[in-house]
Amino acid sequence: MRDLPVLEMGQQPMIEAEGLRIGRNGERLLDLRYLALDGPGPTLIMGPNGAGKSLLLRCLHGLIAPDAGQVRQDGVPIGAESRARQGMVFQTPVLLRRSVAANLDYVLKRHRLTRARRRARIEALLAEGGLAGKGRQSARSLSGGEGQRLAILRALATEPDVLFLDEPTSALDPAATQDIEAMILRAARRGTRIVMVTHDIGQARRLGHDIVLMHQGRIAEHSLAHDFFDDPQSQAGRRFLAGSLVL
Ligand SMILES: Nc1ncnc2c1ncn2[C@@H]1O[C@H](COP(=O)(O)OP(=O)(O)OP(=O)(O)O)[C@@H](O)[C@H]1O
Repeated sequence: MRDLPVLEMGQQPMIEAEGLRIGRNGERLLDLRYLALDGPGPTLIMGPNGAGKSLLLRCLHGLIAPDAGQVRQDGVPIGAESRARQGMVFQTPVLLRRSVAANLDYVLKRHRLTRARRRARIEALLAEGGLAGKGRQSARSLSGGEGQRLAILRALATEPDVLFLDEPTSALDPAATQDIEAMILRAARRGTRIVMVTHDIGQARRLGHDIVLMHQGRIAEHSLAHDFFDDPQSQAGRRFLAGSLVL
């Protein structure tokens, strides 16, 4: 059986989307029967421009309300509570006009950590992201790679259950990309479920446990990464890997 996930009877997928539909002016932008994200991840979402990858990610995180359908986390429809247990990182880091440390402190304060715990956590996070010694620097003065590392640290600061990333390395060079990929894998090993959009097939091979291939607002294929890359089951998958899939 190649379709994912393979669940035991009664087992609850961590994230489940059912019947998601979004349309604009008669055009179908997203039309998804069912998607269950479970297992170790990371899940990599791929597909041509305009396939609906970002829309799907935003729906899963609850940033966009679909016209129809539902997203559940641990069996419960998503809302403010589940969103607090999720993080999201965009292609361009959205940083506050404050110091690097203050960007992290902002989220930790919202989670009501004491001052001493916040300070210790910030130091640990800065070390984790290779930003030790840069806490007092203005976040806006960071390089693109450093800024994205800070955005990821901020999303991970409260150890979310799930981290959504929308093309987090598409504006970065190979060295900066490598640093970000290492951070993502470390977060995955610590137990954060990673769901990430990428256009980079090499990156999907390096990071992906499973691949969701989107085409024209639909899921064309959801397979284990090694199955997808070795022997895609869908025509869209074969055309995507051959570089000939367009919207
Ligand atoms: N707010 C919106 N209003 C109307 N149409 C939208 C909106 N957001 C996205 N779309 C349309 O939905 C479709 C899917 O967009 P989406 O950004 O999800 O694609 P994508 O697969 O992430 O593409 P890319 O790889 O280019 O980022 C596109 O045709 C886009 O123009």
